[in-house]
Amino acid sequence: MRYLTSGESHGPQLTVIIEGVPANLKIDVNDINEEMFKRQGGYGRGRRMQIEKDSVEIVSGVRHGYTLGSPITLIVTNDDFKHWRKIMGADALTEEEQENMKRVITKPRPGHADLVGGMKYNHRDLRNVLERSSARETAARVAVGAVSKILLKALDINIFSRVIEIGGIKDDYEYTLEEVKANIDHNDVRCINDEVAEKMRNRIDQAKKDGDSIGGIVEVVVENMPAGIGSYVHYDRKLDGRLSQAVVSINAFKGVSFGEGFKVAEKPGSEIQDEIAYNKDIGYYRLSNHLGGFEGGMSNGMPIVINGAMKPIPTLYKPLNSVDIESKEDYKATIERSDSCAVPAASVVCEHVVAFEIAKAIMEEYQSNHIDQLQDAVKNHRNWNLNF
Ligand SMILES: Cc1cc2nc3c(=O)[nH]c(=O)nc-3n(C[C@H](O)[C@H](O)[C@H](O)COP(=O)(O)O)c2cc1C
Ligand SMILES: C=C(O[C@@H]1CC(C(=O)O)=C[C@@H](OP(=O)(O)O)[C@H]1O)C(=O)O
Repeated sequence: MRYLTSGESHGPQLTVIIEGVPANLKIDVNDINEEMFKRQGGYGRGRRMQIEKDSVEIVSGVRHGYTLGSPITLIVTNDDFKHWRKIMGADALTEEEQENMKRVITKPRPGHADLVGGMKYNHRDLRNVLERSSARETAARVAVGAVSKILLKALDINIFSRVIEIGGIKDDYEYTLEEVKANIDHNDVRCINDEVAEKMRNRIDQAKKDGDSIGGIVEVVVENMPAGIGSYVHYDRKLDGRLSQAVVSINAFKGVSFGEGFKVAEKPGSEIQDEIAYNKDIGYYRLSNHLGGFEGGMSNGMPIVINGAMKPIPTLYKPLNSVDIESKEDYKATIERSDSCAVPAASVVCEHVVAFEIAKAIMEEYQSNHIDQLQDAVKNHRNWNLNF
């Protein structure tokens, strides 16, 4: 499977083409839109998200609700475009009118792509960078992930996500997977503990009041993954490595870890390696899951547990020092309309980029043209693992 997205943040639409989804998979656009809606929301988002009504239109690859095996094209309309038509140069204007309408940006925001992107592509109007570096693109990635999740669900593989830290407020209770699943999407910060969620909301309010922004940590879990997806034989077939790339490719994500993460560096091996056991009904399993479901770049059959760390949002209402690229003088960075915290939304993005990577790895392992063939292949592999 592969995909490409296109679209500017304030352009008419985002477009994504997904290739490699097997034929005859039932796709309900409402299932995709439910995921889109989760990403759009979340406490701490700015005014843009009140304007958009993120929903997907399927324009190819699906007929009467079933995939054809041909490329699937999805479109997400930007409702805000109607306010940006002139700024985006979509209307026929004289050159002078055009120049006045551009809302040129020359004061780059520290932490955003503005300055380096301008230098790289020779854009003296940094809006030309912002339009594509914006996390608006993550709406298209969630649409891809939503299709991937439908595929994985047909194989009994479930993926879910939650927020475990915002601006230093941590939900560090140890929950069972069942507790996590029962409380997922529990509230508008996507933290399953209501008391901690309230503290997170207060922390976000404080940051907003201070003209500041905050980051946090999200967790994604993949349940019921067959053992042996990915491979130890080459660096680029190691699935934990591929998932790491995918997670850090999300805007503002600066770190990724599996299972206990960086704690593995402090603890002795006896507390970190997950001991092996066998039961004839479920096959091999581990007595713990410190390593988060990976050994040798392969899934080991335990739940895959991934954490992603998001930095604070770069645009500050109390802007930081910057330099105007025209005058080269010191100025405060440009203030753009912005979120103050997007960690809840980012947890949904993280879940969906993981869903795509998992689906891609599954399709590589069990190359199949249609869903029945794929379901048989996965079933056979699970049986093989059971009897090994
Ligand atoms: C869901 C989501 C929403 C975001 N919203 C904003 C925002 O409103 N303002 C902003 O400056 N950055 C926002 N960001 C972060 C920037 O897009 C990101 O920091 C920027 O593209 C630079 O990339 P880097 O942080 O990965 O280096 C958001 C990120 C995500 C994942
Ligand atoms: C549009 C989205 O997020 C945007 C991500 C973003 C950024 O700089 O990354 C800046 C803001 O955009 P705007 O300047 O239009 O207010 C966010 O709203 C979205 O998530 O759909």
